Amino acid sequence: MNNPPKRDGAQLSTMLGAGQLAAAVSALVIAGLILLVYQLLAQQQALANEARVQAAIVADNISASLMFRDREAASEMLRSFRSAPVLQSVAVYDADGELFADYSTPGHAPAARLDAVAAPPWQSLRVVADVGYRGARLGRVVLVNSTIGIRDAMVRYIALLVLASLGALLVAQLLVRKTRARVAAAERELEYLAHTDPVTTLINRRATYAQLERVLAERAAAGGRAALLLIDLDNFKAVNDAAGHNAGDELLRRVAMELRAVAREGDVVGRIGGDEFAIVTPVADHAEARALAQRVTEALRQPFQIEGSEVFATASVGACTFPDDAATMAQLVSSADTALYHAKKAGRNRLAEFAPEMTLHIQRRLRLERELRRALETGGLEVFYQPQFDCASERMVGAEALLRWRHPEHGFISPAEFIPVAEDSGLIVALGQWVLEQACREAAQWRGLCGLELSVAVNVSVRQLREKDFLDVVIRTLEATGLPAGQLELEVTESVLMEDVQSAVQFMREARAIGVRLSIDDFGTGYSSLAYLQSFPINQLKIDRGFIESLPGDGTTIVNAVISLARDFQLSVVAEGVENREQLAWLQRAGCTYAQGYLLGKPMPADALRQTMRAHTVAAEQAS
Ligand SMILES: Nc1nc2c(ncn2[C@@H]2O[C@H](COP(=O)(O)O[C@H]3[C@@H](O)[C@H](n4cnc5c(=O)[nH]c(N)nc54)O[C@@H]3COP(=O)(O)O)[C@@H](O)[C@H]2O)c(=O)[nH]1
Repeated sequence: MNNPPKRDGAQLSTMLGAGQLAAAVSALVIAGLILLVYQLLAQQQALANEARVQAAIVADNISASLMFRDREAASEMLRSFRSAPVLQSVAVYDADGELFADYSTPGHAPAARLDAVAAPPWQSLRVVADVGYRGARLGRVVLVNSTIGIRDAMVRYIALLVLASLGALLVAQLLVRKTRARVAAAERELEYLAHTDPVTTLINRRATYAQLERVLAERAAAGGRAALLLIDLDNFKAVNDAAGHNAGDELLRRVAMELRAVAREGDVVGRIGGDEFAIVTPVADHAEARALAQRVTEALRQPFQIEGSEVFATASVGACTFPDDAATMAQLVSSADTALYHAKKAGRNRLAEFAPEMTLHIQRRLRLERELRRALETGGLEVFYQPQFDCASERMVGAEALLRWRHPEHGFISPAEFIPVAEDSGLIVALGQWVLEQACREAAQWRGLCGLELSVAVNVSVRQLREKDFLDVVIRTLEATGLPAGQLELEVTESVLMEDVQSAVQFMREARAIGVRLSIDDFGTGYSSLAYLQSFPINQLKIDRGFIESLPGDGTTIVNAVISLARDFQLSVVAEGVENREQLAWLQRAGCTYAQGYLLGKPMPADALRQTMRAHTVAAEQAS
């Protein structure tokens, strides 16, 4: 069933071959007829010319005999034509129209009378010439030539033409057969390519959906069920980016082999997108569909050996069953897609079975996206700022810009809820740009307010990093707002960095080159690979608040390790989520560089932060 469905391509090539043959025969017949007519006319013309010359010779040589009525000499002269090959008869008449002398080749009748009707052209050719002397007509010569030579020549010519045509047709037929074979082979190739994914040799998206339609029709007719599994690789992009396209292709081939091995004989297995696969299979119930989906996730959890390295592809699988989860093919695909989306959102490397509530969830996300877009356009968003402090001196050093959305009906909506929606829809690019501009404009005024060069930290999403012109956006924003590059800090989460290492590193190098500071957010929660710290041109690590929460208890080992690692790499460290004095005291003792949290200041509107800054400056001045 995985073989692409065959269509009889021979039909087209047969028609093409027959058409070519008919065209060749017609062309030969027409060309033959034209040549024949031309040849006939040419032969007749030549014979007529020859007869006219002969008649003129007779007329010139017979005039004296006619004048002196010397019949003997005239007959003698006419007999000299006995060796003329096509002559039938020649006769000379005097001025009164009386026969004066004649000659006929054996077997032919005497010369025709002067006034005789000419025979049809395929029998003989008759010419009449005047015999004259000094302008007076002495008589006439009638000469009849046989056309049998033309007939013979034409028969030979036709035979030659037929032979040549048959030869040409034979060659044409051979060529047509060869062409037909080539066309049929090309059609088969096209057919194969139209239905097959060239990398994995599985059927492609179009063929998979065609097979899905067929399976659903069969199951509907039989009153049975069918399962559709959509399988999306979790780490394909990372493998492609890190190990190159050949390794990526190899991974796809290995995954395809695994899926073929897991699926049963007759199941449809196709590659429907870059790293998306589908399996369609008849099932008795949900349990059977679930069991197959579990086998798929299990199989893809195993590492693959690719180009000498171990690669973990892992997959998210969305499963649904026909007709229980959807009555039509389009609905079934949409349900499986919804389930897949949930599998991914739930943390990937897992299976999600479709449930009707999932659709409601997606509808809410879509509504949220629409409303968020409107909020951005109509000024419904605001940037809050959470102050950051130097741990040792407890002086304010800057603030983190945090987006806020007060929904007209639902009130405050957490960025933790709407930022992922904005990321999924791509709206994060416009949102992020807006936040960057607001934050830079605001921070550019802080020096005038408190005389300090406070920096502003802005969160950056992976979608922004992937934008080709993101660095230009940053440069333009700094220029437009007048904020020095050294006072802007871009925060990129650890997991985001690992999603697209190449774009991230390239952007970071360029951003560092213009003086912008870079910080890794939520450090310790992502890839947990410390090796890449060397390759990322960063300035700072921000310890996730989950670790700070458990200070001075369980978190101490990890926070100590991060602080000492940062020291080795000459990076500063920000502890986020500092909520009590005990945590701050511990961080101060451990040598943490900066602290941020509810203890020191909650995220607040720009006005409130300015007041805090002023108060802070006054307090610092009084203390010194
Ligand atoms: N790409 C962008 N992401 C953004 C932007 N604005 C916010 N975000 C991200 O949304 C997530 C949630 O943010 P938020 O609800 O604002 O939470 C931040 C702080 O309010 C919270 N915080 C700070 N101190 C404390 C504390 O002491 N206790 C406590 N319970 N929470 C605290 O932590 C969040 C700080 O986030 P971050 O430093 O970025 O990790 C969050 O992931 C934001 O990044 C945006 O404009 N763009």
